[in-house]
Amino acid sequence: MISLPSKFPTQTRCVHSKPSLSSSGEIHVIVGPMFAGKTTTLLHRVQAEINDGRNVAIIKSNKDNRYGLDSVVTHDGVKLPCCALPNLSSFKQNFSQDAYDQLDVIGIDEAQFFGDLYDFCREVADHDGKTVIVAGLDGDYLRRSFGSVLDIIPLADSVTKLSAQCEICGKRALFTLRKTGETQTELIGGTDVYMPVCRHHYVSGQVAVEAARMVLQSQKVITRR
Ligand SMILES: Nc1ncnc2c1ncn2[C@@H]1O[C@H](COP(=O)(O)OP(=O)(O)O)[C@@H](O)[C@H]1O
Ligand SMILES: Cc1cn([C@H]2C[C@H](O)[C@@H](COP(=O)(O)O)O2)c(=O)[nH]c1=O
Repeated sequence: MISLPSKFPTQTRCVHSKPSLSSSGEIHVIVGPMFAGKTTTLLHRVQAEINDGRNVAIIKSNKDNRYGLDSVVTHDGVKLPCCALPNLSSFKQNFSQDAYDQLDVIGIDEAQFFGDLYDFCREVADHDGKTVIVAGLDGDYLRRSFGSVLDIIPLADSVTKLSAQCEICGKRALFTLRKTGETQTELIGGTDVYMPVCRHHYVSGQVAVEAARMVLQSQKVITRR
């Protein structure tokens, strides 16, 4: 059994040989709106790696504390242990060189919250020979590129774009509608704040949310007078 720090839950089923510079890494990217099954897909792929006897660590951003910090949890409640980090550059520091060398696969969830995603993925795949499986939002609630997720596509072996079901009409949903008037890019939440929508209902939903926001804002101005 490999001895890894308990702080970092890893699936250590067997000992692997030390990767050499010639061992080639891989990067697989899973994107889509909220509720599309990104975390579910990440956990399936990670579980398959574990079943193949590979040594896996899962990372998520410590910004997303919806289900606690010690597990990656899907919207259906399926979970696997993980480590929650403020940034990816702090990942290696928690391993001895030997323990790090034994790692085969690194799963990253909520990748949109990691500013150093590009450098980390390049380093661990190109130089350290690891397989990296990355899941995250490609777009924010305004459908703008979110964090560095799209930046790693040129580095990737595969890119999977998932869709959810539009909560209004049931069609394919590619976008995430924020139901509240808050305008900051990063806003942690689930069904209380967000819903997956198709193109048509994204456009009509945005108009409705924006109109509601304007009304609320004008009421605030009136009460302040
Ligand atoms: N509008 C919704 N509200 C709550 N759960 C949903 C909704 N739409 C889908 N789900 C559930 O969420 C699951 C996907 O969860 P998850 O893998 O965590 O998605 P993601 O990581 O893409 O947000 C689906 O299999 C479905 O059962
Ligand atoms: C669209 C959007 C989402 N977020 C946050 C909301 C959640 O905490 C995560 C996404 O989680 P999931 O696993 O993909 O369901 O991101 C945000 O901060 N800003 C946004 O615009």
